[in-house]
Amino acid sequence: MTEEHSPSANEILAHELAVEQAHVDTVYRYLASATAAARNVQAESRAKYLTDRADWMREEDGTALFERDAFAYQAAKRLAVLDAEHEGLVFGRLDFIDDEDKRYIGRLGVRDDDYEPLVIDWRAPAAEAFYRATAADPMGVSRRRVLRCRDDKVIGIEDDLLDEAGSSDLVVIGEGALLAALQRARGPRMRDIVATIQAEQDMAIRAPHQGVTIISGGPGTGKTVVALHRAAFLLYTYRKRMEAGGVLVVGPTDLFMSYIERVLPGLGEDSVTLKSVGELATDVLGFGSQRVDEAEATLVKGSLRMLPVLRRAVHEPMTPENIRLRVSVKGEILTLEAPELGAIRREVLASQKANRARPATEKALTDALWKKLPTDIAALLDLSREVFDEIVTSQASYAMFLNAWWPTLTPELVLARLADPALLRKFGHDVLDADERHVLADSLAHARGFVPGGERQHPDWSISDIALLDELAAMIGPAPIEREVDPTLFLDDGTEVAELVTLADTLTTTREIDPDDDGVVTHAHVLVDEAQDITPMQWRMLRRRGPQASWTLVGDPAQSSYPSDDETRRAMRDLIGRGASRTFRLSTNYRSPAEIMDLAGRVITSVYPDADVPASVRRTGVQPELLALPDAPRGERLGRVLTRLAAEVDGSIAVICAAGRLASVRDTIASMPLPDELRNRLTVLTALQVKGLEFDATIVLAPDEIVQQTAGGVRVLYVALTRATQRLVTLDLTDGRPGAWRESLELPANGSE
Ligand SMILES: Nc1ncnc2c1ncn2[C@@H]1O[C@H](COP(=O)(O)OP(=O)(O)OP(=O)(O)O)[C@@H](O)[C@H]1O
Repeated sequence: MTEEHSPSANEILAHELAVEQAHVDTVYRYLASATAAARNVQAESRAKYLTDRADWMREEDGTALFERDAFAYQAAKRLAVLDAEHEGLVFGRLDFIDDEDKRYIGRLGVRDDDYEPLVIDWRAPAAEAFYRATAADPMGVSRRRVLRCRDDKVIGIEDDLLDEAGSSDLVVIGEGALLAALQRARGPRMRDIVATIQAEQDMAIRAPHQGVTIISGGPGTGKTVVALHRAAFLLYTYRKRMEAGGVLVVGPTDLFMSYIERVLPGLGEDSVTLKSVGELATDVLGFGSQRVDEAEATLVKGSLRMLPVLRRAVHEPMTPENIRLRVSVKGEILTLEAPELGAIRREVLASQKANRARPATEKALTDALWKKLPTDIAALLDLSREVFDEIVTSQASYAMFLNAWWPTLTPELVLARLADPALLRKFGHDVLDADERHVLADSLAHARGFVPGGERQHPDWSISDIALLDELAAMIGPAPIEREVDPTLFLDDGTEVAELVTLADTLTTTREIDPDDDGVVTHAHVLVDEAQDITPMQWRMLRRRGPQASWTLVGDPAQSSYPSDDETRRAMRDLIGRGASRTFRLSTNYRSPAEIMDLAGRVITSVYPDADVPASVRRTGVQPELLALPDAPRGERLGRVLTRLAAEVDGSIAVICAAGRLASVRDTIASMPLPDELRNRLTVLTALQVKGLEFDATIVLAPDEIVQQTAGGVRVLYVALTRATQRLVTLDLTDGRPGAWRESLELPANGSE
């Protein structure tokens, strides 16, 4: 009697891995030969098809061939940028209830020689069921399988059985791809989630491009990662429009941009522009900033009340108030007094930008001077208007006046004027109160006395200044292209020549300036992450980058570091206008375990009861540690906490503190005897810098200081508390007592350091 051998779990797994490996091998083999062949074939076949189409092939065959070659080229291009380090090309498989067929899902689509799909691009409609099917609504799917690959090797399988009744013969492996993905330690770069996108996230990713799409949700709900997958989806689905017009992704800091920069290449896309909000205006200004202002200054500079202040700073001449223009025409002295000059200025600037308005200004000045000349004297002098203008404009005093009264402006020159408290009072007395003016002038003190082209190339502008400078650039227009005044030239032999025109001169002088072209680079779709932090002035800067764009706005008001809700909402409404808009809310936190989210949720709802606190998808069984350190010696104790955390978690560790404490904490840690292995995993950052980032363990140092030193207050502390994927420790530096942030929560210290 032979005993029937029932395979062990390991044998089943090995068999399934082998089956999947065989398919993955086919995909790579096909892709390699197809892309190699495409390089040679494409040019040849197209030429042949065009010249010899009658006896060579039918039109459909030709089209199919081009499509296939074009596909292979496209695939080769995208394959080259795929991030093979973590996951491979193929990551999913669907089996169907009433169908023998199976469908593989991957980062790009691959077809065989008969044009049958070997892998379907995750963004194609045929892949939708992979993300949307649930046990309640299986969409015809019996089993969803996630393949974990490293390069071209299948190393793991996770299955979801969606239709238990109809698929008893299907093998089911693993405990769920999502949890497996979430357990992995975090590195310095964000990973794509293409294999484990959840249904509510998929809806937001695949929303149509038109109008404004708003994606909201609490910390860790995948807003950022969803937004990036949405960028990839838009490029796939509307490639012509999106590639031609450009897709722009805007985030809070350069640190954040480098954290997310691998996600799109990981999905095979490298044609998206990523910019932090401080670098958004480099197209116009030629520079950016990462410097954050003090809380009060951020508030004032972000407000729309800055608009009239800036406008007045542009309109008000830099010359003394009582300046007048005096010219002599054949012995007649003609004068334009300050009020007349003021009227001319106002009239010209009502319809033109300052830097474009010099010709109109000159015309208005000579008109006004001409009117001053009594007609009988003009007749007596036999003076035509042309000759009159020539006499006036060739006078040195006139040229000097004009250069002082209507200089070429630069945004930096105008903003630097606001560092002068007297001028600021003049321009802002009715919109900013005395305290606000004081804060503003103080925060611009670094720009005092700035002259373009001088020793300092640029004052040390802050991120908030960039939006003001960009606004000014839009108000004044780009500096006109300087035209050389034609000097009369003498050749070596003394011959006088009126002009000597080189090709370069011709190009410069014949270049037409488009009146609306201020050098702003615009985009077809703009995706704004951490949108809750965009100040009203920054919204204006953003709008200029996408006047015809469709938008995706991603954010969480409860994490805002700019607290002027009303103004921000107004600025956003202006952007959204009456166009189509749709909102998606993400409700599950994939980052922080429930224990950490419970604490953070209590903190935020004690101040903002409406905060949208998400539910965590997992628990660790470990409570956050709330420690209160006696005044000294703190360094040693901090070192002990760090060493303990390093032993408890794999991956990254962050110490998060207020900006005012950053330097001293860095020094303290630098002088600690810590092993290199720990140091390499450790970062010290301010609460504003950790926006959007995550770490396996975090120490939030002196939470009270974070609340006090940022405009967002408790909302910024909420950001700091929700960065950890495994462990959170808070350290109050209030001489052994609990910090004020947890007094109202009745959270006792629960650690022993
Ligand atoms: N479907 C998913 N599968 C696997 N991991 C996911 C999924 N959704 C989100 N994550 C992970 O959860 C973490 C948080 O995502 P993300 O940073 O996009 O959230 P967020 O909403 O932008 O957070 P915050 O508002 O706090 O900045 C990331 O590590 C992300 O990769």
